[in-house]
Amino acid sequence: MNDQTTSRPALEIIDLSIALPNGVRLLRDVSLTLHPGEVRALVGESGAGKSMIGKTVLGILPDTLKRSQGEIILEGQHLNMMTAWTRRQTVAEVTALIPQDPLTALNPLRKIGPQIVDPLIRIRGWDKGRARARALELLERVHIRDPERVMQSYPHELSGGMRQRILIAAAFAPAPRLIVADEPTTALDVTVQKEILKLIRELQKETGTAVLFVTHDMGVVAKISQQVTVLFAGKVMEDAPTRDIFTNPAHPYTRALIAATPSSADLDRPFSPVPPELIADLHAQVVRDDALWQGGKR
Ligand SMILES: Nc1ncnc2c1ncn2[C@@H]1O[C@H](COP(=O)(O)OP(=O)(O)OP(=O)(O)O)[C@@H](O)[C@H]1O
Repeated sequence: MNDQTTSRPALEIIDLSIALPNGVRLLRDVSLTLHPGEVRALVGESGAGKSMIGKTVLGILPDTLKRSQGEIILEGQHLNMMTAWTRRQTVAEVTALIPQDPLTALNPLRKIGPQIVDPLIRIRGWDKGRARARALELLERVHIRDPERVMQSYPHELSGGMRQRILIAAAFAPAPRLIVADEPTTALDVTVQKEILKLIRELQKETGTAVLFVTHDMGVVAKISQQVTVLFAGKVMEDAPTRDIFTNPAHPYTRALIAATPSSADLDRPFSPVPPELIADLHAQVVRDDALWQGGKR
């Protein structure tokens, strides 16, 4: 029997809607399930709500955006039934983030070492020696040469690719069970992107960590994920295994996204932007959905 179907999900999101104070929804009844050991890609164009889903799970949404409706369940624990303190503890215990921009994610005024070691002491309660040894182990694992020296460096002394490796090491160091990777390769040049993707995939496989992988790139989806949630305007268009998404996409928007992705394997295949008529149709649908949603709330 397949473990993934029998194990408790690492994450369940059920009918999540996030609205602005004026009632406009940014997420629209989003549901998804992520099992241990699985990578689920969240894919869609800019503004589709991919990062917002990750931020909601991590509890780092800005105060202006309240969670209007829905459930977030982390390893069977209902986050919205917890006090703010317990929720923060639970999220810190279970999850980690690999952010998009390694420069802004690292504190420029602090050396690398403490930026990896301190959270291990704080979150895992390890002593300094154990936390330091774990940081060095992970830095070596992400192919950082001379990790002792790098621990003594400041972020600006390192390349973008090195900084992203360091953030991958920092994310995996406390052995989280769920990682949110928010476009972790977007800020990097193409060759570095490939290396970073490979590294995340290797570490994820070795550790069996569940990963929610935010990307706008169908090429990245194909390389990294087993499951895909396709989003448009905060609404799920399609949720399917990655191989089905590419061999037999069910939704016209998924087909359009695939058609809009240049193929490195087939340079002669023409690619075309998502047709404006389709975008207009989908927008009209979400506006209708929102009217019903508002009606239902009253
Ligand atoms: N703090 C905020 N206040 C109001 N609207 C916001 C806020 N943050 C994001 N939004 C809006 O929510 C929607 C979803 O944003 P989100 O950042 O999740 O999109 P995304 O799919 O991750 O896009 P991108 O690939 O550009 O990062 C967008 O329309 C965005 O403008």
